[in-house]
Amino acid sequence: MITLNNVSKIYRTGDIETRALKDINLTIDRGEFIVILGPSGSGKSTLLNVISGLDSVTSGRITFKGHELTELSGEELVEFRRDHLGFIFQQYNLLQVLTVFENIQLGSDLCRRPLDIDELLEKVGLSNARNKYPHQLSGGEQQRVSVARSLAKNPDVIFCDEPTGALDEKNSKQILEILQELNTEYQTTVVVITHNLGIAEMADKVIKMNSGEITEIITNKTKKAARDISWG
Ligand SMILES: Nc1ncnc2c1ncn2[C@@H]1O[C@H](COP(=O)(O)OP(=O)(O)OP(=O)(O)O)[C@@H](O)[C@H]1O
Repeated sequence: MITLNNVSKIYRTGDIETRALKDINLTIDRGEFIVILGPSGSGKSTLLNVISGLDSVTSGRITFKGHELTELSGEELVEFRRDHLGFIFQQYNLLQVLTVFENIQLGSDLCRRPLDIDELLEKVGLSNARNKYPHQLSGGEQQRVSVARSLAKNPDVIFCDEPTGALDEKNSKQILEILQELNTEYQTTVVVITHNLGIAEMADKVIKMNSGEITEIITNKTKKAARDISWG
């Protein structure tokens, strides 16, 4: 579904050049649960940004369902992201003046095939918090709202950058369980960036990065349920 051919990304700041991605080749299939591991600065976020069209490549090609992303205009990329991709970050990025329901609704606005918001609220266990505001929720609950918001548009791929970075084990596993369910139920492709080795036990494929390169791709023979992964 997503293919990267010889993708490189160089950042230039003044005289300094940083080769954030070096000649990356990678295929991500529909319905895969992918975990990207690597030390700080190894290029994980850059990889996510170029795959999702948030940032341009310096050289190489990226195709999504046969369409060449690297040829799209800025406007086409915005449309592409809106129609196909969901994002979850460590920060919940909720709008404080909107209720839980309204925050999730924001995710489905303008999209072609939105999911039912009350159904999503039930899925993330927040039906009772429908009319609350973000400041009335715990961190874990806020992250579940942001997961529901990114799912509302029924994306083909959901990109998660340290989605549980700010949460304790119990809340993290709740979030991971939702992602896992979504992956099996709807065949949504899930790509998770993390420092947490335990999360790799849930993956179909683990991609290890170092210094802008993919150093290893491991295919897990068996996957663990979110609640059974090791932690800490
Ligand atoms: N906008 C930018 N301008 C210049 N250099 C950048 C920019 N974004 C990232 N870099 C550099 O590219 C390299 C890869 O960064 P990246 O954020 O992709 O790493 P990462 O693996 O996601 O790190 P972390 O785990 O700390 O988030 C780093 O050396 C970083 O300093």
